[in-house]
Amino acid sequence: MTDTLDRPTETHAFQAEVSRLLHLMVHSVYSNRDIFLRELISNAADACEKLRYLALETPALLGDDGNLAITLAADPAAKTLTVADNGIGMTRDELIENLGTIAKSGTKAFLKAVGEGAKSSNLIGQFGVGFYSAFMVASRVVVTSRRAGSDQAWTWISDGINGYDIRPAEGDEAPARGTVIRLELNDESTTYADEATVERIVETYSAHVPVPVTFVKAGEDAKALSDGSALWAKPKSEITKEAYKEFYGNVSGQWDEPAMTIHYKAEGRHEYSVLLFVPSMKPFDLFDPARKGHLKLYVRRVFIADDVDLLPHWLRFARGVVDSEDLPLNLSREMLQHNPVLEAIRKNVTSRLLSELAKLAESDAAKFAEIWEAFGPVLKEGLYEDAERRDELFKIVRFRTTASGEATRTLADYVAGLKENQTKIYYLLADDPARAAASPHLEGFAGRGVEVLLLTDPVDAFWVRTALGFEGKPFQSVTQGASDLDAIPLVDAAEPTPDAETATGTVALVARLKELLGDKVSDVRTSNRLASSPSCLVAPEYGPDKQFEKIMARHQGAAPFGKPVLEINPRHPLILAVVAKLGGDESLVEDAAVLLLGQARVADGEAPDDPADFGRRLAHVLEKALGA
Ligand SMILES: Nc1ncnc2c1ncn2[C@@H]1O[C@H](COP(=O)(O)OP(=O)(O)OP(=O)(O)O)[C@@H](O)[C@H]1O
Repeated sequence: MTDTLDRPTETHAFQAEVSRLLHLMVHSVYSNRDIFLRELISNAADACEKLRYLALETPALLGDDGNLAITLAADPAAKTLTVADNGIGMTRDELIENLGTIAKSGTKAFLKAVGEGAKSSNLIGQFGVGFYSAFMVASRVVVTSRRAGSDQAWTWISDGINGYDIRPAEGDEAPARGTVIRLELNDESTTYADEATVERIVETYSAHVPVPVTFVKAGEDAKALSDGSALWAKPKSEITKEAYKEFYGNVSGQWDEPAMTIHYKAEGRHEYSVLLFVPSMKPFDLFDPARKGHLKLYVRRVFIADDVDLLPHWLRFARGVVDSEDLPLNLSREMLQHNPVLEAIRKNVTSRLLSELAKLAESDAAKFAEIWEAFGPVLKEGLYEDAERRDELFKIVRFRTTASGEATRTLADYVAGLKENQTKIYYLLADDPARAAASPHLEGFAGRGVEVLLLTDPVDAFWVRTALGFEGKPFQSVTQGASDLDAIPLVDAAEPTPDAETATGTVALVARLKELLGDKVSDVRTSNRLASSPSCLVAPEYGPDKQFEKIMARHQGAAPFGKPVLEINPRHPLILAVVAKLGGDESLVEDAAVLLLGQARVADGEAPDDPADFGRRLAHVLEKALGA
């Protein structure tokens, strides 16, 4: 073989992120190094599928070699392992772009997670980290590639430390088409030149890639390791759990245990196979603004695209394959976008996934809870975006509520527990469950045993405004509008009705507070929403919930819709004490007005309007109280 080092060479440095990744790879001594092979085989299979797709339009790209295949060759004496494919190959620029930089969002997220202290060994096991994992086992990697249809092949060489060299490849060295990756194994990794090791790894991780894999040992005949047949086309009875898991790993680049596997063949107007997985672990790009799905579209076993929306955005966590028997192979981009067959498939797959989720919720609550924990906030986007699916989604959505403890409840559970005269489904929007549970707005509801949904995902503020209700019961924010709790009886004792004198005093206090607070509030009123707190703020009847306003202000800088309403608790000793000061120590009443408003804001997690004034008045009141 020609020594590639004799050729004119150009040396390039790695992008800084690549150097970091490589360093991590090489030093993550606990990680499972076997996975490098699954990554290289996965890339080789992708390259073959890409070529198969492009050749639909340009058959000449295949030339006289239409049998796409992956060949592994091991040479224990030379301590090398080679992964070759006759797929699409790479041009010189592509070699530089693909093997010298990191474009993948997953890898960036991986680096970020490692930077934030996650154990790299675990992460490498869970994610596809790609080509660079070759440097875990190789002291030098030589990639020689010829792009299909190109008359020039190129060689890329690197030790994974000092950047890489790139030069033209010639003669025997250059493949007729595709990519040959030769790993010069490091001293700790010579086992990867053993047939048994390679066979075991392929069996574990790559037995169902959709391109055949063969193994060649120096001087021996080739041996088939896998036939490249499509797993999804096989009958379910022939597929083991392990095979599904391995296929899931390859199709998703994630190596967690799938939480749910759905495999079926649709027959009728349209014929297609579906093999879907719901991961158990959140993919890193779950909240990527593009909200892209990740199902792969095949037509009669030929890979067509992985960016077709085969599911709505709010089911983007699902991974897998849809293989149509009816679509033409030469689908243009436009046809992919507005295709009635795809539209019908999308509808069907969406319904199937939702019904399987509902079934799982019935049959295995713990497993469903795992899925809900990971993807609940994404599923809830559907409540907002897909009114047609809302009722189906209402059957599976789960909520933390004031009655749920650490578990979750369904809307059906909620409605089954409605109290006498309760006509609404009450909810509280908040940033986090602990803060939600401590909100003073809940006191009056707790006193009546009325359950309140604690909605703490940002998307909640959106869907709950547009959803009309569940089983005829409208949704009602506990921080908005006048509370209508009067009709619902208290759990313990009847609330003492204030005597006439106190009632008159309260009316006078409300009037005085309105005067003192002026345009800081839109109204002041008494409330039965409160029990142990003296005051709280609520949003006016019409207009957005306060939490919704907060979210809009955070994300879009939107100005508040209107001033809040200050509600006071007419039974609270503090309020009664302030009533007693009316017409007496006016400075204390003024302090009380500012403090009641300020503490209501603090309870909502906000600062008082004028923190300095609030602080001064608080000090003043404390001095008096403590007799300073
Ligand atoms: N055998 C190959 N043939 C053609 N191109 C390849 C081959 N191996 C790698 N590449 C190119 O290099 C790029 C980077 O590969 P890498 O394995 O790092 O990430 P990836 O394959 O894009 O991501 P993932 O592993 O998550 O699928 C690939 O996207 C592909 O364009």
